[in-house]
Amino acid sequence: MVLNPVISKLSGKLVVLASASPRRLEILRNAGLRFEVVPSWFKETLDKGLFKAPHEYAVETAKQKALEVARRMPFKHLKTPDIVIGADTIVTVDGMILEKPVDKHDAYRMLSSLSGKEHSVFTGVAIVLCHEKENEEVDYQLIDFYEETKVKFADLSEDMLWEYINSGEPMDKAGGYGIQALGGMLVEYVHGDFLNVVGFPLNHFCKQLDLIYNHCASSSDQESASVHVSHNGTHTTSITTQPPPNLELKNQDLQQITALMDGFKASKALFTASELCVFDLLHSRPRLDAAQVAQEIKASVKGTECLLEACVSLGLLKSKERTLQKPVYENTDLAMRFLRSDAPFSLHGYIQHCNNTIWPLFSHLESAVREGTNQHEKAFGKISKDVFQDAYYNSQEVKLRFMNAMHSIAKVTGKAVATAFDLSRYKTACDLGGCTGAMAYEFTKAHPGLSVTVFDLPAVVEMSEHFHPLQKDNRVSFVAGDFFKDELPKADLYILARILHDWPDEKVHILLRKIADACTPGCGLLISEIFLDEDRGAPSRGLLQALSMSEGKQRSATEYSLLLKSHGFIAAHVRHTDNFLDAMLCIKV
Ligand SMILES: Cc1cn([C@@H]2O[C@H](COP(=O)(O)OP(=O)(O)OP(=O)(O)O)[C@@H](O)[C@H]2O)c(=O)[nH]c1=O
Repeated sequence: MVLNPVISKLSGKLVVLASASPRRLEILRNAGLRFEVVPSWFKETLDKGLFKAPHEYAVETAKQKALEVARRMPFKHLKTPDIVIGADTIVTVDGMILEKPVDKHDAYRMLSSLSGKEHSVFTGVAIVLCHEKENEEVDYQLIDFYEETKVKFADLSEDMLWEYINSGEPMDKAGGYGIQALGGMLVEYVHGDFLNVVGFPLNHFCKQLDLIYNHCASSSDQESASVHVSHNGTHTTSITTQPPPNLELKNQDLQQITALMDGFKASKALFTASELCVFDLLHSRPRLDAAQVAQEIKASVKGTECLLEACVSLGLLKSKERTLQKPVYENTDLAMRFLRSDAPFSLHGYIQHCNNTIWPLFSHLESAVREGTNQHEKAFGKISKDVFQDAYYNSQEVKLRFMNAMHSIAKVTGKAVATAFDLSRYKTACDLGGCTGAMAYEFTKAHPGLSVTVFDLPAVVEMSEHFHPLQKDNRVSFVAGDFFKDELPKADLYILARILHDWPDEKVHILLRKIADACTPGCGLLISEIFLDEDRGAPSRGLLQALSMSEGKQRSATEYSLLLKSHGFIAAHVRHTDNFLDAMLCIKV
């Protein structure tokens, strides 16, 4: 009898376990699965810094292990498997990822960091389904998942630690322990799947098989939920299996859809209130009623009333009822911090840019999607080959608005980017396309030994003094030039904040080549962008921005690091800041 009917669905198929772990072999054998073992040759050397969360690292490693075997077998073993299973187990504690110790001292370092604490064990699993095509090519479908188990260790004395290390058990095990053997004595509790700690989350695996074989009606159904990725010329399909569609009407789902349908109305209400200076007015004169606000902003009472009420519902304003009188309005804390035009972190400038530039572009989104071109001509009546030169910097008004937008974003995000890394080794920096210098000022504020040159187009630099802070810092200076054409100022750190996404790879290569030529070994290059997740599934902020971009493209941290690598930069660290922009520090080798 087979407890889990899906295991029997695999009989007759060539199932391969791409793992040398004796524990994984045992867990799967004990479950009644019949398979061959072909250990993966994939070296576990992915850059951990490139992953937002530790489980993503484990899943990616599992994928690479399984794919390596799936691709090797037709050539080296002269047979194509039906299914390849790969897994990777890691232990995480205090933000560190622990894999197998390299020697006894490494085991000591790992075990002492686990002593007396709760930690997580993640196993990432990849299932590769191989479909041979008529032309002998193979289609790979990839399903991946992970499981987390929490484990708490007792306090470990030095004697205990060394006795355990000298037993030899830690050496081939993630985190330096084996919960299934002597290491079990170190454990106070386990929350979650025990076998996941041992190396394979059997229960979750069976549920995934069930989804694949019992719920996905046909492989074409699976394909419809798929994301296509191309690896070294072979065709890889990465799919996320989904439970059968739920046709029940759930209010929560309805709310999600409604929020999406109404999203543009909310944006436009915010833009309009901001454009009409409602937040500034209610800051200088709080507690006005709708008629008073209408009079000040020179609008109709009826329209103003609707706008104010909508802003209350969006959490931007508060209304106070007065007995027998009309309600009065005041800013919420959110409006005070971000919507007043004179607030330190004001987004007023960016909101105006959204309203006047991004909004018209998005109203032509359908044509943009159909044609795959920028819609400046339809939206603004003029063709723009270079969006900066032709559109943003052509008229004084548009230029100022664009600079205001960049200024407000840089002020909100600057500190998070400037403090993302230890930059104490650098004395001079050059912020390429640094616009008003707001980001540069954040860098000098955060790093007392650093001077920053802002390099931007002459049209920008001539206006930049309008934006200087009251207390000028003479460590920030400005140089006018075009970073694609002119010589770059010398510096030991170059900053590219919100620049590369605007350009296609060819242009990015031109710019990176110029920076690489200006750099000596050891020089730094700090990139700040929205980094897409490796599967390009999020964040939607980045993906939505791409819809109105002209020639540029949004990239993941790995994509950026590959571009940089081709110019002799290695990605040293990546920080996902939770602010507008993420950051990556690269070093010239
Ligand atoms: C926490 C813990 C881990 N392990 C073993 O640790 C290895 C992890 O390393 P991996 O890189 O995921 O696998 P591998 O052993 O190198 O094999 P491979 O799949 O070929 O990479 C696996 O063995 C697991 O069982 C235990 O046996 N017991 C435990 O309590």
